[in-house]
Amino acid sequence: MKILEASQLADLDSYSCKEQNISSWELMERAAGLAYEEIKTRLNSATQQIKVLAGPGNNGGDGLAIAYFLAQDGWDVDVFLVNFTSSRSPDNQKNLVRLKNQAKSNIRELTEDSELPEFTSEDLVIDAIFGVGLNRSMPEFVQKLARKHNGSASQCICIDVPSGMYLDQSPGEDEAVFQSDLILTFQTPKLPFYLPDYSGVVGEVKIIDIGLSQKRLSEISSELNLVDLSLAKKLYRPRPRFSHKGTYGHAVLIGGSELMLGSVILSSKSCMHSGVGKTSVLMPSRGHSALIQHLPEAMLVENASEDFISDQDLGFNADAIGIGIGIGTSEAALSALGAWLEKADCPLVIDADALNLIAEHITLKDKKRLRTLDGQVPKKSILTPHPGELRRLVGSWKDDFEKLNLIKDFSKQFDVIVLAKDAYSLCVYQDQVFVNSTGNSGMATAGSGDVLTGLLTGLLAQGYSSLNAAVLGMFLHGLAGDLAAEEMSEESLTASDIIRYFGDSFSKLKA
Ligand SMILES: NC(=O)C1=CN([C@@H]2O[C@H](COP(=O)(O)OP(=O)(O)OC[C@H]3O[C@@H](n4cnc5c(N)ncnc54)[C@H](O)[C@@H]3O)[C@@H](O)[C@H]2O)[C@@H](O)CC1
Ligand SMILES: [K+]
Repeated sequence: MKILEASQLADLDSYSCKEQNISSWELMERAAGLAYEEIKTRLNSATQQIKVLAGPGNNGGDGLAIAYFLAQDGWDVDVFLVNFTSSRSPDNQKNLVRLKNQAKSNIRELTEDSELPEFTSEDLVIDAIFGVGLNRSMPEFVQKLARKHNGSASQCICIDVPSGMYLDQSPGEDEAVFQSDLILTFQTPKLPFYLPDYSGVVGEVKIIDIGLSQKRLSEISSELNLVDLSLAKKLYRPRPRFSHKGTYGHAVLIGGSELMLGSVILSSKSCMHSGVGKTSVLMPSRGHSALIQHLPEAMLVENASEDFISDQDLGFNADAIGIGIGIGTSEAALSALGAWLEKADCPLVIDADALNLIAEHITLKDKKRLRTLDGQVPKKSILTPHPGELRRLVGSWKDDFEKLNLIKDFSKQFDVIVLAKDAYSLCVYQDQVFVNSTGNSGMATAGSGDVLTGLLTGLLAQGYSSLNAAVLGMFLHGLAGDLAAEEMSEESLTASDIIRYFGDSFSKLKA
């Protein structure tokens, strides 16, 4: 699903009106009507107090229409006109006149001199002050209103976006944003919903299809996408009936060190469950018997060292290699990693300590092998850093938007795919950004990343392009975690459980 910027949304909006031969007011009426239908299902008792906060723009216009529908259906509505300017958008004005003529709700004006309303636990607040048009700090009294609301126990439904949210920047340290219980957003998801900087204000998100032009939507180029089931289905490649294990590639997992052997076993197991033809494992030899016990389907590559990975020749051509899980940061691991980066002639999935070693040696001019990623890591490899590893790789950022730019620059500089793991993971290749919609906090558990690495390596070996493997793998991994959590709760979820739900995840792609 495309994620659009404010200017693209405005374009889509006006194109749709022309295409459907409707006025902007009629579109607003449709959007507000659909939002009202959703709000109605959430109203819990006749005693609920509804407070609509309406700005003077089109977001406020939505709010005034919703207030009208509520009052029409007999709900008790207080409307607060948040008048930080004396002008009003024409559609807002039209809805205000209709609301006044209806004479069923209490309408009050709020300006910077007004006393601000109280909010109680009985209140349902409908926030329609600013939508996607916010382009500078909200006026001080509106921020005070937001802080007062956020400090109360009232419920809040935000229309389109929480007022105070920017589509293209994080809020300043002192800037207030309305905290939402529910966001009813129109037509397309908005990027900040998925970024940690806004995590404190984003509640449940419901995307309302308001019937904007699909033709125009498909024409608008967007480098930002939310990865949902329909996008994942497009990436998925069904297996041909006439095929054999050679059809699905040979994956190799390279990982483990003296005290970290379980991680590579987990990763190999995940790889084996990804649909791959064969999985070979290069790991410290002290772990060999454990691997065969846990995963008899895997094949072992001889390894000279008991405790560390080596650069032992495979004796066959690998279709994809996953490297880094549990290797530690010893000299032995560093030297083996350097050798693998140099000799691998297939794309790699690079994770965990391999990322730390790379980050450390990007700048160390005296080390020859890992001096720079450029020309060392095979192009189109997938790097899967968690936030700490990411910081070591790309440097510090002041907010999520700067982080995204740093990742894009890094991806362009080294021609690699960066899968930045987070609550909503971001998969970035050059200027293309894929935001994951699956996953839950139960997956913040040891081994979850190892499972992802195994899955990505398996998909790569099957011939998915690096970007498609990364995007599809990210989605499937989160989906498996969601399905597992549904059955067993987020709390008790372990990384092994995620693998057990791969089957159900793949089935969703085929449904
Ligand atoms: N895009 C769509 O498809 C639709 C959009 N609609 C609504 O229209 C909204 C966008 O409306 P608008 O473009 O009128 O924008 P807003 O209603 O978000 O803001 C109103 C205006 O305030 C001004 N402004 C921005 N920041 C300010 C600040 N800090 N202090 C003072 N003034 C400031 C801007 O000129 C802005 O246009 C959407 O969020 C949505 O709620 C819906 O009515 C119908 C369909
Ligand atoms: K709003």
